[in-house]
Amino acid sequence: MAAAFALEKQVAISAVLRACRLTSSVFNKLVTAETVTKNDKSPVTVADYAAQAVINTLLSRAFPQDPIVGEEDAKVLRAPETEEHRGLRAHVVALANDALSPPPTADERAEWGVGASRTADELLDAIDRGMYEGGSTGRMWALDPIDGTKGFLRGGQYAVCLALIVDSVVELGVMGCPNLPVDFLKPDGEKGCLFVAVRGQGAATRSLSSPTLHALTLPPVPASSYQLLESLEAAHSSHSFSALFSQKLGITRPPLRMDSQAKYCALARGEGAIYLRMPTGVGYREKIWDHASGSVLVTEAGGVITDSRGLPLNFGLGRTLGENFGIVAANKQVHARAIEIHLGITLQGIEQDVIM
Ligand SMILES: Nc1ncnc2c1ncn2[C@@H]1O[C@H](COP(=O)(O)O)[C@@H](OP(=O)(O)O)[C@H]1O
Ligand SMILES: [Mg+2]
Ligand SMILES: [Mg+2]
Ligand SMILES: [Mg+2]
Repeated sequence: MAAAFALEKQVAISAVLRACRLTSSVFNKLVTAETVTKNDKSPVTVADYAAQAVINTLLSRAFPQDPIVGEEDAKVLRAPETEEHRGLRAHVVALANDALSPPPTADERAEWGVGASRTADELLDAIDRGMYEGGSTGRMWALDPIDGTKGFLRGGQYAVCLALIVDSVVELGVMGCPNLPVDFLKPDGEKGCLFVAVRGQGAATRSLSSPTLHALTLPPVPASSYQLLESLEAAHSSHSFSALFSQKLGITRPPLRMDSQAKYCALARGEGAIYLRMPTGVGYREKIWDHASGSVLVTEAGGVITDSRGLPLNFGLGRTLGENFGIVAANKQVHARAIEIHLGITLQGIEQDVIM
């Protein structure tokens, strides 16, 4: 009997690999007109839109009943073209078709919509399949076509992130990190990694260039090598809180800052030992697509992930993690200590002062 979610895993890997090829091909050619600033002032590029179109095309073909919670929507692409973004829609369509049209590999099937081009309308509709509001019951996919768009724009880390959530539980996570070194001890060596985790079946990784997945288990990290993994963007995670937290945990090494869920991937490989993400102000709600695939990867690699108060992340409350406050991911021992430290800082009443 096939393992649970075997087909979902196969489709998700295919979709993420095709999207990774697309994003890598775009990077060197990106021009200003191809980056849009969203209402919340965050950037989105032709590559984010095209990657969402590709992945949603495969998901909609392979699993037509499944709703998708995707970060992007096609509103800007449907609006009349402005001088500022001339050619945006056409470029998204061309990129998506470049990624979809190569014939199916031995691991793919033509029914998933690979090996053929789509019309512009079909691709914009595919992007808008991601507008599902989420919820606590049934199946749904969570997609971040480029997590760490700022990292992508600066040539740093970013990740193509796809997860399957069933009844609020993340069952499958697939992440592609085209700029992550295959061997973290060789930062200038080969880059590009894939990470796959199925709940109850373990975590695995491979380079983007090789077909063989290798099991991944969070290795023990000696306390003297602890390093805090955190966002490069100070607006996304409080660097001052992390500094205080590191001091209380006795960490002397500087934080390892990188964009995107590549932090979860690094953690699962034994880099850092703790990923801490503390809100920088009141009001921001973490998005489910920013943590779904990373959370199952860390858990399946043998780690623990909760919010900063030790509560489980709740993926069943809609497009956001609702009342969850901050994120702490680490191996079991460090995690328990990290929650204690967070509580200590909170009880001293200095949490809000430091977070700002
Ligand atoms: N004020 C804020 N606090 C926390 N996360 C934020 C934020 N504003 C944006 N983000 C999220 O941070 C993600 C990047 O995380 P990181 O800092 O770890 O690279 C962004 O994903 P996208 O790049 O997909 O938009 C975005 O969803
Ligand atoms: Mg974004
Ligand atoms: Mg994101
Ligand atoms: Mg994104």
